[in-house]
Amino acid sequence: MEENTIEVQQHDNQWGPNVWTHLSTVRQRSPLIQCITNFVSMDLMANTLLSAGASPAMIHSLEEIPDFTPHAHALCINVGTLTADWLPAMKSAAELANRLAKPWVLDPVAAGASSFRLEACLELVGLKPTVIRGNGSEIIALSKASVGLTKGVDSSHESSDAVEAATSLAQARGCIVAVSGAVDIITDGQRVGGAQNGVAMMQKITATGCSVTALIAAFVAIDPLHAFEATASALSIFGIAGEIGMGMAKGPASLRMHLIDSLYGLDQATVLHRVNIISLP
Ligand SMILES: Nc1ncnc2c1ncn2[C@@H]1O[C@H](COP(=O)(O)OP(=O)(O)O)[C@@H](O)[C@H]1O
Ligand SMILES: Cc1ncsc1CCOP(=O)(O)O
Ligand SMILES: [Mg+2]
Repeated sequence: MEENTIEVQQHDNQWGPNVWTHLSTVRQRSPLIQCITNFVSMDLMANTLLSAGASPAMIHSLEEIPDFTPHAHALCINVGTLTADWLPAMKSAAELANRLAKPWVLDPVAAGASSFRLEACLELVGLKPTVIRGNGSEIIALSKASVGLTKGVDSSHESSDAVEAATSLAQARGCIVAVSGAVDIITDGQRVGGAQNGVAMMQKITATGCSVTALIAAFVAIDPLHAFEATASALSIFGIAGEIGMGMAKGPASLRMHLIDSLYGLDQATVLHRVNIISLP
């Protein structure tokens, strides 16, 4: 994989070409993505990355991090099935990624479900993720450092409820924050974008959130200097794959299959036609 960044256009009407450039660059360079993730998501996450053209590796033992993490182009850390013995590996990988200037992305699954989980997420946030992607409740819980504001791994908030929390979290931590939902919100603390692709049925497949976080890691891997654009692009692409997949699906199980097939088969004309990203006030 070439290590250079890619050229992106900053104007709203250039989102289509931007998104396509990100996807085609992932396909060309096939970045290696180290995923330290929960047991529920491993399969869908790895298949999402493969279908997008990236190379997933679910390698999480503390002993392997010094040898393996330096070879990864980005790291994805997800606390979904967290226990105390996973934390040292997560922290060690995040610290090493920082030392080597590699992007890393945090998925704070169910951040507000328990004090243990919230504390762990806050410790990880302190290790300077490039991007944090969660649902509305997770981002509000993290931003307010408050337990109880979530329905387990599912959100009890709309993404639009979390815009202020996302913006202040991004400002406080100097990272990109993305909130998934009917409209995916992306902010660097100044700019706020909305990716309006996707279908509601995606919430009925477990680990779609985890998988789009890993996809963000792949997109940021090939364009670390434009993490805002890379994050919006990944969310839009995953949403478009969901929209096309939904056209063939009968329910969540077949959507899961068609989403992966659609992601694999996306072409330039379809991406340019379907990308729906806007600037929010
Ligand atoms: N109401 C919706 N309409 C369209 N897409 C949605 C909707 N809800 C969630 N999604 C999409 O589903 C994926 C998972 O998001 P979400 O369910 O919010 O994450 P999580 O599983 O972490 O709670 C994202 O790509 C998001 O854009
Ligand atoms: C159900 C569940 N329980 C612990 S992690 C997990 C998967 C959550 O995946 P997502 O956040 O993508 O819905
Ligand atoms: Mg989630």
